[in-house]
Amino acid sequence: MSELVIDNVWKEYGDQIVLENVSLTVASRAFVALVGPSGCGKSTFLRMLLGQERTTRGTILLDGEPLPPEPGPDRGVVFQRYSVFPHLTVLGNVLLGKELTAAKYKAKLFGSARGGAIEEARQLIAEVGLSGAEGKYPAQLSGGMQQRLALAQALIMKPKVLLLDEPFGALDPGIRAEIHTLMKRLWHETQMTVVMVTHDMREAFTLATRVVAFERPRDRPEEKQRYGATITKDIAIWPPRRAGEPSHSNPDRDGPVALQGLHRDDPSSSPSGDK
Ligand SMILES: Nc1ncnc2c1ncn2[C@@H]1O[C@H](COP(=O)(O)OP(=O)(O)OP(=O)(O)O)[C@@H](O)[C@H]1O
Repeated sequence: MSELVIDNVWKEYGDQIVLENVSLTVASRAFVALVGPSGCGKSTFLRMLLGQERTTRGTILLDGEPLPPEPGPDRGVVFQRYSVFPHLTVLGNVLLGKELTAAKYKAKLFGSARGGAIEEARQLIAEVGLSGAEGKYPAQLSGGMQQRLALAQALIMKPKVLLLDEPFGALDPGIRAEIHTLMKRLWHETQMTVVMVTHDMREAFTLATRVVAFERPRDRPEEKQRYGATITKDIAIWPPRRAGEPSHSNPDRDGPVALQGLHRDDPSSSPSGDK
């Protein structure tokens, strides 16, 4: 399970109220797109889900427990840029999370544990379409390949929640459509809940089960410091999309999604609703 409950969350920086009274329940395995004008606090909200920022007021629960105050393996993240480490190869980037958690002080795995992790990393690299590039460095990859790598890097830790901050915003439209298809397949095949910030409404409606808009209800210059943004729209996509049930008869805009059998943590679990 991976349900998020955000209850009456506020975020202030000094005198500036960025977010006020944000409440949202995100069901396990939902895919929520966050949209809204520039500067309204979408990334700040995502950083609070990640544990990089604290709420000023209110609570965030993951599966009924308060979110750990720091980023952890239960939450993966992909940013528009700089998610991957330039001095590590593709394989090194995907292995890193495993190495850091398994061997905190040396950041290295040995023997069969290393062999197993390498095998898992190679499989994931293949899943995101980067087979053959294991020994390359990020600078030798295109933008689309780097974002595929960033997804693999986040997914190897099997996060409960995947947080995406405009991950495809810098890609050309053709590459973006390809990576949308990949993203949908990964969402269908894993157990994770996804929360994605995007400026692109088409992307939001192509990928998400639900589109949530943040806005400042009052936006006069003299009010900017005193009132924050909050959720003003919450749209469930129709017909409903459900994790694990790609639609073949009515494929989503970027193309049909074929399941390829990525790691399923909990084969016994049945797909849940979207909201
Ligand atoms: N660490 C910080 N200290 C002070 N103010 C901050 C900090 N981080 C963000 N802010 C302010 O919070 C507000 C919201 O910023 P945020 O980046 O979350 O908005 P956004 O909706 O993601 O914008 P964009 O769509 O342009 O990326 C902005 O006014 C920003 O200046």
